[in-house]
Parts: sequence; structure tokens; C-alpha cells
Amino acid sequence: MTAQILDGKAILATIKEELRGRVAVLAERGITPGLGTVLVGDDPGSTWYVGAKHKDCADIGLSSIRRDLPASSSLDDVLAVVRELNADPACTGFLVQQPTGLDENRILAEVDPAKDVDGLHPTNLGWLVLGQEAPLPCTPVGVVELLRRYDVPIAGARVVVVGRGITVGRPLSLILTRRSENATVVQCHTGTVDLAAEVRRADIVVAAAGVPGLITGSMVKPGAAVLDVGVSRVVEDGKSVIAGDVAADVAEVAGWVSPNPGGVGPMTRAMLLTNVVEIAEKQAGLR
Ligand SMILES: Nc1nc(=O)c2c([nH]1)NC[C@@H]1CN(c3ccc(C(=O)N[C@@H](CCC(=O)O)C(=O)O)cc3)C=[N+]21
Repeated sequence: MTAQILDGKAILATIKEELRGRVAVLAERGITPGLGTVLVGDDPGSTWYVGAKHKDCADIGLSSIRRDLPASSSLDDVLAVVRELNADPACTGFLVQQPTGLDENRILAEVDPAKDVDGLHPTNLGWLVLGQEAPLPCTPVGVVELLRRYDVPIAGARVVVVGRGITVGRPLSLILTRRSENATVVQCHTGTVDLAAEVRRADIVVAAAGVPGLITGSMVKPGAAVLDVGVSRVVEDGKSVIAGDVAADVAEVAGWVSPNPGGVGPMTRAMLLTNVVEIAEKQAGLR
């Protein structure tokens, strides 16, 4: 058996098409949603992500505002730009690309929660815990949306989330255990005693540990869905390439696999666009 590919790139294209319709409705009311990005320094990976987000915006008719700051910027410099974007009506939502090398929690807390397209402001994470609607983090919702688009059963599924990071693992477990998803979640982390035994019981495995090749074929239940969120950089044949958390042999055992690149990464961008449009709709009184 060979696994079905969960093609995040294709779903990104579909979601962009769906969003163009909603952007047109906003345009009739004279509204153009605008995404702001704040990038600190010139890390090639971060620079690529930010560039891709602006290209995505242009693709569906959103405006975008880009603030690139030097690596030498202080926390106060970044906070000043955050306050400027909070006050800018052309910027309906924005994010500060991580990592900044600065106090991320301090930066996140300064963002207007109503403009928090990353869903990472402490208030919005709090609303998630409390079960009240608010912007949600892009990568975890992207994971759920990818499963939905391929009809992978979620309700009642045993899900193993590997990783407890604030951008993926932790909020993903909270999302999957809502009544609307109804999955049973085991959250694994570096303190987990027998990761293979936990993974073997799972109908869905989401690998968000940042450890290249952590999940191997022998750990996976035949027919399970395995999603790879890992984005480590490793040097292969003298070239820097992306290494996911899921080993290649998983595709021989799993029922579904997300490729990497081409899986969860594009879904993160799709959910970011969705958050930008949704926040603009809310501001326009359309939701
Ligand atoms: N405030 C903040 N928000 C983020 O959403 C955020 C962040 N900081 N910091 C870094 C991570 C990482 N991230 C990705 C986005 C898109 C791809 C993506 O589209 N990757 C493509 C191409 C990968 C390639 O070939 O380089 C793919 O997987 O097919 C990956 C990773 C967003 N992040």
C-alpha cells in the first residue's frame, strides 16, 4: 500500500480561489484588506516566508504592508512598529515573523488582539482555551483543514501530537479536542517515555517536534494519517535543504501523508489569508 498525498499546495490554490470571492464582496463595499508583516533581520528562511505571504496577498487582491527591520533592532524599535501598525487603518491585520531574537511574548502582547492574524496574542490563545471564537493560529488550523479537505475522519480519532510548542503543538491539541473536532489527543514531547508506543496507537499523527526523521515507518499504524510540520534545515550534498520530522519510509505504511515541502507549509499560508479576510469581514460588520 502506498499512502495518499495530502497536497497542501493544491488546497492553497483552492482556498485562494474561494477567498477571491469574499475579497470581491469586500471590494464592493470599498474595503481592501491589508496584511502587515514585520521582519527583523535577514534570515533567508524568514525572508522567504514573508515574501511568499506578500505574493499570496497580491494573488487574491489583498494589499500588504511590509516593515523590514535590521537585525540590530531593539525590542523598543519593534514595539514602535507594532504600535504604528495597530493604529494604521489600511492594515487590517499583521504579524511579527518569528524568531526575532527578542522577547516574543512581549511583542505578541503589544499587538492589537483584533489585528492578530497569527492568533498568538495571549488574549486570543485565552479565548481558545475558554472555547470562544477568536483568530486561531495558522499552522494548527491548517493541519485540521488539510485533514478535512481529504475527508480524513477526525471525530473519535486517536491523535498523537508530537511537540508542545506555542505556535503548533499546544494550540493544535486544544483545537482538536473542541466539540467541533472531537478527537482524542495524546500530546507527546521530549519527556515522553515511549514515543513509538504512543505513535503506534494513533489514527492521526502530527509531527511538530523539529527533529528530522523522528517518525519512522515502523512506529506508524498501517493506514494512519501522518502530517509533517517539521521545518529543520540540514545540509545534504553540500546544499541546505528542508528536513521534516517524518522519515520517507512512513509513506509505505500510512494511509495518508503530507509531503514536506508541499504539505502543511502552504496550508499555514492559506489560513493566514483566511484570517486576514475574516478579520476584515468582522471589521466591516459582515460577520
Ligand atoms: N509570526 C510567525 N507566523 C508564522 O506563520 C511563522 C513564523 N512566525 N515563523 C516561521 C514559521 C514557518 N512558517 C512557514 C510558512 C510557510 C511555509 C511554506 O509555505 N513552505 C513551502 C515551501 C518551503 C520551501 O521550499 O522553502 C512548503 O512547505 O511547500 C513554511 C513555513 C510560518 N511561520
